[in-house]
Amino acid sequence: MALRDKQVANLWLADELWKLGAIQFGDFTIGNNTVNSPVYINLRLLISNPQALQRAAEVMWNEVCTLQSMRQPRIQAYDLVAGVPFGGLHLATAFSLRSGTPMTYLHPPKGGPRTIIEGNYSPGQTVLIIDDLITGGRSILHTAQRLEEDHLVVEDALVLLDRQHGAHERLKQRGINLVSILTLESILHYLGSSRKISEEWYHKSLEYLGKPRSGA
Ligand SMILES: O=P(O)(O)OC[C@H]1O[C@H](OP(=O)(O)OP(=O)(O)O)[C@H](O)[C@@H]1O
Ligand SMILES: O=C(O)c1cc(=O)[nH]c(=O)[nH]1
Repeated sequence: MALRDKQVANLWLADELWKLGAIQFGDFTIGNNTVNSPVYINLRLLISNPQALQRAAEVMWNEVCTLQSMRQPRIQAYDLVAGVPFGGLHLATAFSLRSGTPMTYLHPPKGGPRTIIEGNYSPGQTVLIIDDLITGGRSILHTAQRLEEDHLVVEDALVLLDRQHGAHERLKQRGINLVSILTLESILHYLGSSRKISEEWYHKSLEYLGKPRSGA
């Protein structure tokens, strides 16, 4: 399936997030990357709809299987998944249950100087990092660095949503391939064309993304 078709096939998720109240419009500044963003997406709200969370994990699992089965696999074999706290934990857990892959996650230092890697692992194992969304890529890069310090290998990262803030390229420069299920642009097109948001918010958000106006 072509990338655009995949994004369209996954728009049920945008609809679900809309129903959950997870997509908000206003003026949001979160950290260094999301500055005066007209749109904010709270994917943590997926825990309020277990069926949607399960379906999201199924879509992620199917995507991974499809990319692995290609003649030139676009995602490497992995031994473990690592959820990025907190937003990535429920997705990584759901993915772990669906795929039968053991899970790890980074736990902040408990009195000691170092972040702890929770879960069993052995040096040389490959880890697929899972997060709910990616903006600038700092969280995933930090996770990869800590895993690599303990001689784990990170080839790929999987997120539900790419906010299209240059993280794809940033991860690539570090040798990590980013796979996303939805882009912010595809969500905006869906909300605009189904008249769920006003033209004003639609255009403002696309402008913020630096994308040409189209669709709605
Ligand atoms: O690509 P980045 O620029 O790192 O941004 C994305 C990260 O930001 C959010 O987490 P946040 O740090 O808000 O913490 P939370 O998951 O605990 O809410 C999100 O869950 C990602 O982990
Ligand atoms: O950039 C972020 O940190 C961020 C953006 C967003 O839309 N939602 C979120 O939870 N975090």
